[in-house]
Amino acid sequence: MIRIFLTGYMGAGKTTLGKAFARELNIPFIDLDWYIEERFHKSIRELFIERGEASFRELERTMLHEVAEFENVIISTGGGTPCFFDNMEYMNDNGQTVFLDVHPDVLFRRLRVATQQRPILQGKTDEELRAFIIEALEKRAPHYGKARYRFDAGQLESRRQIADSVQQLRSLLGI
Ligand SMILES: Nc1ncnc2c1ncn2[C@@H]1O[C@H](COP(=O)(O)OP(=O)(O)O)[C@@H](O)[C@H]1O
Ligand SMILES: O=C(O)C1=C[C@@H](OP(=O)(O)O)[C@@H](O)[C@H](O)C1
Ligand SMILES: [Mg+2]
Repeated sequence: MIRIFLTGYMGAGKTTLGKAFARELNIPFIDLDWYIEERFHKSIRELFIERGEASFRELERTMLHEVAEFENVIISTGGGTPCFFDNMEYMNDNGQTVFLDVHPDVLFRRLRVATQQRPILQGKTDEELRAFIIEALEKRAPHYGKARYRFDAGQLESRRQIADSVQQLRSLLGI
């Protein structure tokens, strides 16, 4: 039975790689953010605004437990998922966990064009965004570091690169 949790910072490629990986293995793909959005009929941004982050994290934890019941599935988590409660231990106990490790410069390049959808990044200047990413990665590193596997997802900028990364991920996990 395959149950893989992809973790890593915003822009690391959890959604992109998760989707392509699931297609390659011909098994369902679940993006935890999308799952939450469908379940609550609201965007992550709206949920953050309406409930505040603390309440969003409670909800995210409950939804993580719900999706972890599925079998033969690739699950992309949100960037913050591993960093709250015992979520990382929970994922390690219930599946294989991969940390998508990407250099802060690459994350900055990817995220500066996508701050609108990500409530935590909204309204930041380039310099603020760069500093924010570096600081957040330092804080989150101990959590991401608990994943069983580490994968360099720095090259996802073309379909070719995504396809190559899928093959590398496959051999890393031995599937
Ligand atoms: N269809 C695509 N073609 C090329 N590059 C893409 C495509 N989709 C995503 N990417 C790249 O992958 C990056 C990671 O995005 P995403 O998968 O949403 O990360 P995460 O889910 O970890 O926040 C994007 O910012 C972009 O650089
Ligand atoms: O890093 C974070 O705290 C968050 C990452 C987002 O997911 P992505 O990493 O898929 O963008 C989303 O869950 C929410 O905006 C919070
Ligand atoms: Mg995502």
